[in-house]
Amino acid sequence: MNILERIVEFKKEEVAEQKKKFNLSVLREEAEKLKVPYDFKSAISGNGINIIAEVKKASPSKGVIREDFDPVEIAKAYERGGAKAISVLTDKKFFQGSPFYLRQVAEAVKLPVLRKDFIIDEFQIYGAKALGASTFLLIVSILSDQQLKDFIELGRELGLEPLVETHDEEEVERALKAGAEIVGVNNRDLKTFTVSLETTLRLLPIIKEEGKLLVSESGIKNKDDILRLREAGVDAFLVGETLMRSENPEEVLRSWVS
Ligand SMILES: O=C(O)c1ccccc1NCC(=O)[C@H](O)[C@H](O)COP(=O)(O)O
Repeated sequence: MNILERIVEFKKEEVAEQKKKFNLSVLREEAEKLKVPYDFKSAISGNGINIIAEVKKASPSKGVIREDFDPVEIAKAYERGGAKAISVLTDKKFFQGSPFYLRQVAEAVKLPVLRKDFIIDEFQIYGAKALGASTFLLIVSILSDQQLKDFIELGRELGLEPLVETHDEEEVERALKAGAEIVGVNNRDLKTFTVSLETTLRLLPIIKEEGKLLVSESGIKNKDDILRLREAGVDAFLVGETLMRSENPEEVLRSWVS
């Protein structure tokens, strides 16, 4: 089993356990009542350098990335530095994240917050809204065509436009067919951990031809990477590790967006 398959297997058990603890109808009612905090799509549509900065304590490929970890302080530094949105890992087992970090961050910043998790059930989408998220991630490779379509539609009914993540031509076609408006290209192969920014550049024409927003995800190290991708037509950049390892993420972000 590769890492992605292991994560999904564990996620199925985790969601089944959560469903025993929390009533889906109550969660749905709560989620439907809440106002969407911020519009993610417009936040990342501007002409400048649109960074989605990620709060990421650890990862399966790198282990612990940052020991002194305060999600709220990190998110506030990102906001001061000029991030347009914040991504918060809510997976506990593989990323040392938490749904509580999402709630805390959403209360602390005036930016859209993305729920970064391995979403396989509508329960997690209602949960995202109830926790204060303005959007959530859908990973094409772990969902069927029907799930993809249903989850995008459910997000829209709740006022959340999802970021739909792809890694190759076939996944881009599936994302577009399912109706995705914001297409992410993950430069990291989640089965092997190989990272290449060329993945974004290769898939870009298919996504831009359809007039969709394109987010380049993973492996972005510096301003040169960003400018190269921006010049090619990328709309926004999802950056985790580089910012989490930085002593001063606020300054790094400021230098990127200026
Ligand atoms: O980051 C990993 O090791 C990883 C492993 C398995 C599944 C997903 C994984 N990462 C999720 C992400 O897509 C990244 O957190 C995100 O794009 C930021 O990437 P980076 O800037 O390289 O930290």
